[in-house]
Amino acid sequence: MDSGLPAQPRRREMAAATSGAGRCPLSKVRAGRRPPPARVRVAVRLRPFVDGTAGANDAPCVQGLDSCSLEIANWRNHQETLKYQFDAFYGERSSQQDIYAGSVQPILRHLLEGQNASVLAYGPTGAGKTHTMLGSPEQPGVIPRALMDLLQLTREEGAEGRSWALAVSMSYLEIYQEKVLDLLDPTSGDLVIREDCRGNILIPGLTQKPITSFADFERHFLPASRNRTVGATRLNQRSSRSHAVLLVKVDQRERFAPFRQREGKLYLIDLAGSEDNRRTGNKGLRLKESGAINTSLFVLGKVVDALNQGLPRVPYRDSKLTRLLQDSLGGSAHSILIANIAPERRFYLDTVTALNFAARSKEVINRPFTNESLQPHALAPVRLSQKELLGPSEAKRARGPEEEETRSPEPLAAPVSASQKLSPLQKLSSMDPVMLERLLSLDRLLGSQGSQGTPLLSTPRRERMVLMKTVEEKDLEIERLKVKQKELEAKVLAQESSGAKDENCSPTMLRPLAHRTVSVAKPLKKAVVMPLQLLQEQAASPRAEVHILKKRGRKRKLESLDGSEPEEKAEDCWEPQISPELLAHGRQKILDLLNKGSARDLRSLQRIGQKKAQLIVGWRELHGPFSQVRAQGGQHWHPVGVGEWGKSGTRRAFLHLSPGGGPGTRGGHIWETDGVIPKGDVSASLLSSRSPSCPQLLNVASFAPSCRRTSWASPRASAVPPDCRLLYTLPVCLIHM
Ligand SMILES: Nc1ncnc2c1ncn2[C@@H]1O[C@H](COP(=O)(O)OP(=O)(O)OP(=O)(O)O)[C@@H](O)[C@H]1O
Repeated sequence: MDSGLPAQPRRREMAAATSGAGRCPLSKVRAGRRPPPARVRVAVRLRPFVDGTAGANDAPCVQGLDSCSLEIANWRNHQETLKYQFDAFYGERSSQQDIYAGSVQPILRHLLEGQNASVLAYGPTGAGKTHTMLGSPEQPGVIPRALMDLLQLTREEGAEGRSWALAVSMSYLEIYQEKVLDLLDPTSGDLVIREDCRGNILIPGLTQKPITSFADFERHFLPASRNRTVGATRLNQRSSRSHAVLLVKVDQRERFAPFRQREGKLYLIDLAGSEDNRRTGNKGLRLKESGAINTSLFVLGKVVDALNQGLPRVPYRDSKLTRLLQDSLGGSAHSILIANIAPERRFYLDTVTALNFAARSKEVINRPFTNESLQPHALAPVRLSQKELLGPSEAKRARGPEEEETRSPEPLAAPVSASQKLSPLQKLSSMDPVMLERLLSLDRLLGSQGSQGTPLLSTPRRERMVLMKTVEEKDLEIERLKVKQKELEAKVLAQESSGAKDENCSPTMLRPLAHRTVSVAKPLKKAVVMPLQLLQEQAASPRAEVHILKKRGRKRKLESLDGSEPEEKAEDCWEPQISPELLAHGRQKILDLLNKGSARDLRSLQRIGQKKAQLIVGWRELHGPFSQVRAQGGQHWHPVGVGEWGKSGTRRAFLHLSPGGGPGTRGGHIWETDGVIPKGDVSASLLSSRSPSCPQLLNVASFAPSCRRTSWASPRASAVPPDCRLLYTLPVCLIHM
């Protein structure tokens, strides 16, 4: 690892490299609608054999197939290879420029749209992460190239006469042993990570240095890099012992009304490498560092899994690294993960692990949005510049906000007497700032959606007058209504307090009002819930009862399958109160559909997609018609899958049960047969315990005692043995009512 940046004379060479043919049209920044969700993009870079590494004469254990895919030997079966496909694959001969231009440069333009972007280098120790991110003076990496381009871009976009003024600043930190340390100010100690109300991750107290040129950047970055913790291990002489995060902020301020501001953040992250301490030979401090690194990378894996599985809780807070990356993974950033791998056979297991992580990461979806607001002082100039609003000269609008600030507020801030009749435009200028901000936001929204309509605040004066008159009229009407409502309420209260029961006291007017007041004040105690099928059914039968859910109590008993004492759970629960006839009728209709409907018809049922519909049809052909549909809900246990795992001689059958939900529900129990079963006998072994009354449903109670139970609170895919094979899903358990 070389922590140095390209020396000054090299800069020109690099600038030439970065502005080469592969360069994206970064200067074309389009402000537009809210961008669509963006998948985390994943590139894999294979480093060449490096001098002095053992096994440099071996054949590599990984090889590229094309520009997006690669294969690696399968350690379980030497006749086979494992193939992976990514957004890009960079082989041993690829240059720093290839990686930068192919994967990093394209996302930089989002910064000028007020969006966030992040680049993460991931991989085992010694695989080339620091080389990719930082590089060497001869081969500058992603960081110097991105900074050079970004600074150039902001200079162009923020030039005099353009509508936005741009400023770039940088912060640099490391996460070392779960401590967030400011590399620009090593004395600052452990910093806290916080989240603002918009979900942005912030580190209060982190040094932020403005940079206007690459020389500026080097001036701050080079000494800070020397503060980063590195150490020698058996696998890397200069191994990063911390995760290093360079944060580059691009602030944009609009020079003209409505004086918007945008902030785009770029995270350039060189993660510490995962380490197998049997091979690194780490001891003492190195071992402790390694523990912290591996733990945070493990949490990173959990975060990616949780995002992929759509779990309600993503464990971002389980490590500082993931907390900081909350923006980048499943958050608001355009992200690119560069997984670095090594060709040597001794890295084989690390390489497979890194490739698997990379493959999982490419499923993560981010939701970038434009981080835009009004400049804090923007309301003042708009409020004050009555002349600008009233006067014919639109040219005055071209003045920058700084200029506006320096103008004397005296004539504009003059108090307006209450009796003075305000014109609509005067009203606009003296309007409540909150209201004005809403108008401006609306204006922006219309503009950003490419609305054909006339924007509110950049309309000609005459139209603005009409608009403001309408607003004024509406305001007056609202005021009138408020006064009327208050009068009526006062009358009702007066009547109640006097206890008057005089029939002559205009009861026709007061009673309904009193009734309405009570119903609004008290919260509703009933929720009307109609399952899809029943809803359709109700429409067909006008005499049907209303189906409601009634609160049953604070405690309920959970059904227990293993015969143990039912446990009580203190929580609100709701009891369905549905007409039995209608329920039976609904079930019969579903049953008919199950037995006679085509796969397409079946898809009209709740939670049945194409795959499940085909499963039901297949099941029907194999086992005959369904005889019963059971209601599902509450805390009943439902079979989700039947399968087998283990190799010949140790093969066991299992049944996966889930509480309340159907397939797709995670959690629940795996029931595994005690005895070893011969290959292929899983169906017989499990289905022999089918309920006689309902052959399509497993009789769990009779099956369970012969099984061993394992359960977990929140199982992950990896909790299931790797050679486990899910044979099929029980379709009946999919029916929800
Ligand atoms: N693409 C490459 N071309 C030439 N040399 C490389 C390449 N990638 C890495 N190297 C060299 O391999 C060695 C290890 O690389 P580097 O320090 O970047 O690994 P790392 O993944 O950052 O390791 P750690 O996680 O331990 O910090 C360095 O000497 C580096 O110069």
